[in-house]
Amino acid sequence: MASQTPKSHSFQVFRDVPPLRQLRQQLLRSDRTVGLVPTMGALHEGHLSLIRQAAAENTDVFVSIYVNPTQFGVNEDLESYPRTWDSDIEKIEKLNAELASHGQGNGVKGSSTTPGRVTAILAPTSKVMYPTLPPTSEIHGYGSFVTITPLATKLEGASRPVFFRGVATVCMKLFNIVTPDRVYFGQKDVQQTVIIRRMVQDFHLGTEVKIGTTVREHDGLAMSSRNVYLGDRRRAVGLVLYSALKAAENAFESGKVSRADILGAANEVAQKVLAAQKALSPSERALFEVDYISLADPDDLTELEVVDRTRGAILSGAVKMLPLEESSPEENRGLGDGKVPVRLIDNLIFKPKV
Ligand SMILES: Nc1ncnc2c1ncn2[C@@H]1O[C@H](COP(=O)(O)OP(=O)(O)OP(=O)(O)O)[C@@H](O)[C@H]1O
Ligand SMILES: CC(C)(CO)[C@@H](O)C(=O)[O-]
Ligand code: BAL
Repeated sequence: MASQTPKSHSFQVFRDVPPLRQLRQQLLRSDRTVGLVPTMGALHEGHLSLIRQAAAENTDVFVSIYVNPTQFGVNEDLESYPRTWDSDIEKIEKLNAELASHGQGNGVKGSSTTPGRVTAILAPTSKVMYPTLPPTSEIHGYGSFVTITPLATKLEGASRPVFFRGVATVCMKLFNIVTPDRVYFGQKDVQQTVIIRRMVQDFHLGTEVKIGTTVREHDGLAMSSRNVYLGDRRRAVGLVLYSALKAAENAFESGKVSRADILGAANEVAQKVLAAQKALSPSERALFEVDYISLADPDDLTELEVVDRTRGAILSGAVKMLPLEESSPEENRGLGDGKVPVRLIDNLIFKPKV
């Protein structure tokens, strides 16, 4: 079955591989280009900006929506991960209308209307994605996996040991299924972009990796599907990560290049905000733990003592917003009533200067 959505939709929804491959072959024969945007759904402006970029550079955009079990650790939030199929479909439909109104919409490569639109959503079952052994999150579990070491063990990988094995594996599967001309990933998940680039290079995958800038809320918080768990109090305090990274960026821009100076500026902000929260009562405060703030090489993610301005650096961090200690039902506590810990990640890139 090629499509499970009503005819009125402007794209097809694929649950299985063979019909999608058929479409892909047709597109290849008619000289069209495919940009793939892999997602786990719960779409927000960050995802939509990637789709817009893909539509500007390809005749056809394929969006995958699949909450991939193997990238969640055994005690992580696979079950409660937000799943918002109806509104995801609505957003993509609206975006296609927007692309059409801007004069885009599936032009053929080389014509003046090259920019395209979303023509396919891939929303496979786990049986399709993991056809033989069931997907496992166990470190020593059986299965066919792609591992990219040591990149996958650093930063996010240190706290989430199976995360990048799961990401690389599912992306390899998606790339093999779709054979996209280009793949689109967000800078918000910067380590993921480094790992995907490495995987594409090391496995000679014939696709171009494109990175979209991080889309932020009005105050700078990076958009993320998991932000719905924050609620007002943790949402406000959660800005600490971005503020800390900005302080470090300011230090770099004012001429500092040493790790101590750059990360010192970030840590000072984080400590100040934490001290201010600790001084409040449990019904007023939102506590957090800084997992890491890193200053690393853009290609291999090794920690830097000094930034070489000709190579640049990746400044990244992760903060765990702890569950609210005390709260009232009148307060907006977010999905999960403020009881779910929320991991926030963010980063800023120090671009190489020539
Ligand atoms: N704020 C953002 N700006 C740009 N791209 C983003 C943003 N948030 C997510 N993306 C990108 O969208 C793609 C799909 O991400 P995903 O579906 O996991 O959403 P997410 O918001 O990152 O969710 P999560 O809360 O799990 O981190 C990834 O390439 C990711 O980097
Ligand atoms: C790339 C991805 C869709 C793989 O499941 C996921 O890690 C994500 O959404 O960033
Ligand atoms: N965007 C990253 C997906 C995850 O945290 O599992």
